[in-house]
Amino acid sequence: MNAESPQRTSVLIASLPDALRKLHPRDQVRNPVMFVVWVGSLLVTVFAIADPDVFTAAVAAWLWATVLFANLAEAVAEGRGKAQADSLRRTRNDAVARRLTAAGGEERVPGAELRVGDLVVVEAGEVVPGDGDVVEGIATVDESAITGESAPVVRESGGDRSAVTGGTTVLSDRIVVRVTTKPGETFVDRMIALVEGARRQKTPNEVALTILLSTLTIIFLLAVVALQPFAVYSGGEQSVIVLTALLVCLIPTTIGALLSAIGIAGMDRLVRRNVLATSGRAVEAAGDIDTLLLDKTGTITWGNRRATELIPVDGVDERTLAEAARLSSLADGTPEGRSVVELCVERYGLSTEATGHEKTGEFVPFSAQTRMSGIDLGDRRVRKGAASAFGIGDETRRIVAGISQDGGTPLVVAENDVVLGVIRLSDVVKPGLRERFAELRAMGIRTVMVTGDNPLTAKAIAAEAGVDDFLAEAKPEDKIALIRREQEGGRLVAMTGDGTNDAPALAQADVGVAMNSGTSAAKEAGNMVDLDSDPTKLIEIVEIGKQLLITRGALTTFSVANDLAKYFAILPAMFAAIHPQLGRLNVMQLATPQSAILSAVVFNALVIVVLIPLALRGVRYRPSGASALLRRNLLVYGLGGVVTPFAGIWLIDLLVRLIPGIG
Ligand SMILES: Nc1ncnc2c1ncn2[C@@H]1O[C@H](COP(=O)(O)OP(=O)(O)OP(=O)(O)O)[C@@H](O)[C@H]1O
Ligand SMILES: [K+]
Ligand SMILES: [Mg+2]
Repeated sequence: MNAESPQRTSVLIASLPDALRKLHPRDQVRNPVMFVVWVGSLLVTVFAIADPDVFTAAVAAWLWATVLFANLAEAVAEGRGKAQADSLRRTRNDAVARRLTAAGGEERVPGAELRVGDLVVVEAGEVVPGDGDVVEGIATVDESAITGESAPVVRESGGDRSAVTGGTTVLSDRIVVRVTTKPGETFVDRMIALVEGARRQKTPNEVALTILLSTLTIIFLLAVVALQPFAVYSGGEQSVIVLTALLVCLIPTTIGALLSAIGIAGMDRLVRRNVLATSGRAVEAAGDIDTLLLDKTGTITWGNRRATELIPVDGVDERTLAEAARLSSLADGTPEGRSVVELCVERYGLSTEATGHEKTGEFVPFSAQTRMSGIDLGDRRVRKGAASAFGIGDETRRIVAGISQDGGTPLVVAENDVVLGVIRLSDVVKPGLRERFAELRAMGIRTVMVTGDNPLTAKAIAAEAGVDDFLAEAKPEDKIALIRREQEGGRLVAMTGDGTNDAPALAQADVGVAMNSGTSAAKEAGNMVDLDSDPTKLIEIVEIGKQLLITRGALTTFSVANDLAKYFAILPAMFAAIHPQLGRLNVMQLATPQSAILSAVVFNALVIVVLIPLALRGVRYRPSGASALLRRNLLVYGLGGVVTPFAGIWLIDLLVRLIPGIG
């Protein structure tokens, strides 16, 4: 998804038609500051037509340019997403789906006719016709159309790697997928709407800033209106054109023009890093995160926990243990369950399928609450599960502790409450996490791993991954409770996870990042999806959030400082003719009141264009203390905002004074 940004000027020109379209009052009223400029432009244009002169025409033209430049900023920001949207549209396929019928047959229907709950078959070489969860089978899938990542990924039923996305291609095997979204509301559809900015709503921060800017605008409007009686009294009545121009120069047009572009560009930066955010509010919250909770299996580890060893206890025969382990897993569709059966088949030559009377058994599915699974077969109750779910003796306890300390997950196998042995489930911690978590720590973010696994395993994995803290044996409600506790302490919490059991916590967190490899439930619950399923992506998300907040703050500071400076730059020039003693304040020696006014209007418009690249790129963010950052920005953007108008208006005046009828 990493489209190189093309040449700057060509992008500006390409966005012109959109910028012109946005001159419509319907678009303008959404931005109060720019709407005032729009009304002012109209007003001055009427004067320019009724009583034409060079000055009025020039002011009218540059006021329109101001509005147009603001539109251009937004259009350029939106334009960057358009190319991505187009390439995504190409992945949206009109593939024919192979839908399973109630009668057990198969029918071919257009992908657009699929309904939520439909079961579809997808085989090697075929395109997944819609979003859903794998309910049967395991397959490798090429998701490059969505993620840009060419390495195939595994998608399988029963676990936390079950979600498939419409438009991706199955490379091997056969899966049955239960459709989870309506056509038109799929992941790709939402992505397209997102990158095009179509669904963008103002965030609470943006609304607050807009209110502040509108208030400033009203204050300046009153100030300019109040100027007239004073001017009349001193014998220098000002024209409507001059007052309008003055007003536009004083109100915060710079930030007003760039505000929406800054927000769109922030979203765009996330998309470029393969993160899809469904709410701008979450992006902002990411900039202030204090605590990051991470799920263990599938987030910190790869998530393909596999049975690698069977360890019998109390003199139980290894084969007896294998038979019980297999039996308890025959109907267990989780990846863990299937891997147990596979181990028993490979190492002990047992059979994969249930045979004979085994088929009459009653399956006990795994749940995060009971932490066990198994089968009831006649008077045999065969179970496997977390050690805490069984009464275990010393030998078992020792084995369980040994596996846990290695970072493995022990599953105790028991028949009619007699423990037969332990299964070792092994999983691998994703590489490079330690350094990345250290980076988060440097940013002041505490990382906490939450897992359903036992405390010893949790401790081992937490140490290996380098998280600050961990919570073990956590049920879904414990995860939520932990988040609530943090939030009640006034902290902003981010959560990354992949499982259905993570969904409630992902919804509760201020920033919920679901792994793309996870379940549909997790992806629906969170407000971001990481297409790369990388738990440390949060670092980049936080940086982008911070950068968004800092950019907005910096440009607001610059804009307001700029406006105040303009006040002192123009007023002396305006009144110099009437009050010669004010002429001494006209330090810049602007040619005439008219050239001063026009130069200020031109400067005011050009500043917007000059700052478009900064608004889109964002102010550089380096991890450092908040107060140091604030000081630096006040210095650069506050002081810069005060100084530049003097220099800029002076320079422009040198040119403007050459225009006959103005200088
Ligand atoms: N198929 C299964 N059959 C029996 N027990 C299982 C099965 N899968 C997991 N367990 C046990 O239940 C515990 C809790 O599982 P759960 O899925 O809630 O959490 P988890 O996946 O270990 O942790 P995380 O929340 O980090 O993904 C596991 O640690 C394991 O001991
Ligand atoms: K202004
Ligand atoms: Mg999990």
